[in-house]
Amino acid sequence: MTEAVRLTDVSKSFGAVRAVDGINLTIAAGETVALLGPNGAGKSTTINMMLGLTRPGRGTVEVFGTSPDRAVQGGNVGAMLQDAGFVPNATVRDLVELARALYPAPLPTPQILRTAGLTELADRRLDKLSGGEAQRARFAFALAGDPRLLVLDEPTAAMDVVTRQSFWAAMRRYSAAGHTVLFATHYLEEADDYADRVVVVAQGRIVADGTGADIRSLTGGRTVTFDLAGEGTAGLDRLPGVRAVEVRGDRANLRSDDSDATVAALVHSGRSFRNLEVSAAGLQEAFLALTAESGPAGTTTSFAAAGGTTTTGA
Ligand SMILES: Nc1ncnc2c1ncn2[C@@H]1O[C@H](COP(=O)(O)OP(=O)(O)OP(=O)(O)O)[C@@H](O)[C@H]1O
Repeated sequence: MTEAVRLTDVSKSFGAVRAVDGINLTIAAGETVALLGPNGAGKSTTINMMLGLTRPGRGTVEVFGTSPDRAVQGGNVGAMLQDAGFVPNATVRDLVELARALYPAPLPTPQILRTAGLTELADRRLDKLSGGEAQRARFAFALAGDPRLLVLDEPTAAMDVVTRQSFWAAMRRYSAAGHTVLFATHYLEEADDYADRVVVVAQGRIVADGTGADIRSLTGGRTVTFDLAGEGTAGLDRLPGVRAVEVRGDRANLRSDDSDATVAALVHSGRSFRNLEVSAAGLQEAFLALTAESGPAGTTTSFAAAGGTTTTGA
């Protein structure tokens, strides 16, 4: 197995803030991995260390078996960072040509434009692009050198739903060619839909590592929701199977390990309720549960089927 990235016991602090706290992570060549976590989890800091933009305070970072600086200089890594600026007055094609000139073995311009979904926009000035189109132009810049590893830090921030879909279609075209892609996101659905593997980060640590389905299964259950119909919430947390109760307005939301037993007991309780629904717990619920209950230092949930190996240090 060729390794694209290996982080060994990596930590990074900014003053008193421990941005990254003992991360071990291996990404195999060809994987598409999502780094999923809330604001301030340490995703950008981790990415910046992989790109050689930030040095780890402790531990080692290797990219294709060498230092991040060497991997980047060798044209093996392309990056799309948050809020990268543009040259004024240049067109999309100018940007692509500029990027190609930086790399030893760039892709042909038409292929870059096609992969990023920019063929029709090649002669458009960069300052006339919509937010989503501008992100695709940044993507084109990142992939111009045909990097073996593409790193995308929250690539779809500020994109609407349609733009997001066309962006991910472009990313898929790139990863389908056997490239390694690592992207950071807050969007749980994106991680689930577009990554082979989801690495959940909270407070600088990896708290889970697996497929989107693995992460969802961690909640072990379903969500039972219903209108309280004017009744209180007393006793709901004692219904069989219930692990958590949340109330929004008049609607109760029960997270249950055994929704059949929960619903049967609810019916038998004699209390009023309306509009009962039972649904599979989504990644959103799994994510909240994982980050809220990230447990003692060093606890990581990992799955046998996950591509790499992951543990967190103490
Ligand atoms: N250069 C810096 N100086 C001081 N603190 C920093 C610096 N960079 C990051 N931090 C802090 O480190 C922590 C992790 O930040 P980081 O940007 O890595 O998180 P993130 O998961 O990428 O968040 P977001 O999703 O908001 O981009 C935060 O508490 C942040 O404030």
